[in-house]
Amino acid sequence: MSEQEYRIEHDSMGDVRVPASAKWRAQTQRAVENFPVSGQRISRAHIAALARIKAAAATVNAKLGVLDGDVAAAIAEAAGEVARGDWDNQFPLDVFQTGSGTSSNMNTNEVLASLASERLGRPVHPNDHVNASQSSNDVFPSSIHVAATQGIVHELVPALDHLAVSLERKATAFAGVVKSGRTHLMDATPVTLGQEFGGYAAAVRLGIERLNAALPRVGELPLGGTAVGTGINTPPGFSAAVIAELAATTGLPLTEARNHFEAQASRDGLVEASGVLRVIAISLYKISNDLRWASSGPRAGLGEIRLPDLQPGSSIMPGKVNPVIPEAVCQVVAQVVGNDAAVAFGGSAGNFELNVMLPVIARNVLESIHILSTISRLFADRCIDGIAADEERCRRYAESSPSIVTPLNKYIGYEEAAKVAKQSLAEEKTIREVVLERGYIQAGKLTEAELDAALDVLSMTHP
Ligand SMILES: O=C(O)C[C@H](O)C(=O)O
Repeated sequence: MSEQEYRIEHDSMGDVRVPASAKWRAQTQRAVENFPVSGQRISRAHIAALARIKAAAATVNAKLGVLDGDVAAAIAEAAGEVARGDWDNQFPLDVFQTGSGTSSNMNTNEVLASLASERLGRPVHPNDHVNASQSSNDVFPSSIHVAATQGIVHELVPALDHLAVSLERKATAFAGVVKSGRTHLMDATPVTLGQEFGGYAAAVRLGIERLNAALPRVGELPLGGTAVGTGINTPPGFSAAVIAELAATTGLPLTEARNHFEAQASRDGLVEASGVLRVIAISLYKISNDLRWASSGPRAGLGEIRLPDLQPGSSIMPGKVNPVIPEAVCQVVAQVVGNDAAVAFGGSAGNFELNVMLPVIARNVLESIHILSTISRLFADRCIDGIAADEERCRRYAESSPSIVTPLNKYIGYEEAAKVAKQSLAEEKTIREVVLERGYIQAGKLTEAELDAALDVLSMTHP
């Protein structure tokens, strides 16, 4: 950096050269130089959550006599701008940094101090003012919980609901489309396509139920515990007041930790949430894979359904169209499962009073929430909504499944029914043809009307 391009900033370790135009100061600059690891910055949602915490802390610090009102107001206003995204370019730090997130906490403190100083026309200190009554150890984990709660409530649950509605519409539309069930990938007794889509919708709704069940613990914040959970350097009542302020300003279901030592040292609520995200991902994988198989073909596959044509599939095979959205869903699932493994590993890094893998936990939980949200909407809008059934083929498969012999067990017994099934396959005849040929009606085992009723594939789906 030339002399015109930098200014000298100072921290407790000495002087640091900082880019002249940067709002950040010495500690952020040290971290920029110490952690050029991945090029991935902490996410927009996470920066916003940090800023909202700083705004709430400033407001409560003023109420409790820790900060002058004008200083607190300047910090809170600056934090509002950061939360809106006006200063994202002032958050240059890599995800892979100090395990407590101290570097990003200080980045937030320094940027807000600079912005608040400019507003006030007098110095605002990053530690003494912006970080007053706080430590990275309560602020940074709280910011992950706030961002995760925000993402679950405002992004993921609505997106999953959107997907469930889309699947439910198809469940209704396909209620009368009878097809062969498959177990072990082999022909089984009939189901309707509507029953299958109803099952998919229910899996997505159960995912929402699981998220809502985990939310109270995701929304439990260690804020106010400061360095080790005791709340050292806070005025009385700070924790409850700052969390109430944050809940009011964000409109999110945030509560004070029931036990500040648990909440300070463990990130179990986030490990739990990540596990739920993995369950949701696995549900989406099952649905996507079923759709890929059911739409396989168009000539040499199952071809029971058609997915909307979105783009040419092949650079070499003209006219080929591929199930690109389900493939994208499956890759999101792979990422979420991988993220969950990283979160679980990170969650195990709680040593005594602090977990020291917080930024990587944040990165993975927040990414999983985001990519599950976006893919759920794309899945609904660009795939599920446009699915059409090949009713004729579905019925043909259902009627040709040897397993439709199953309702005849009660008339001719399992062993005779197995012979019918095997003969029908070996001689490429229908079950009905074989039953007639083997003389069960003449032997008085069942009437022709009973045979017709027993072999009605649609009624087999609603026994
Ligand atoms: O940054 C802080 O507030 C505390 C730090 O994480 C530490 O415990 O050393």
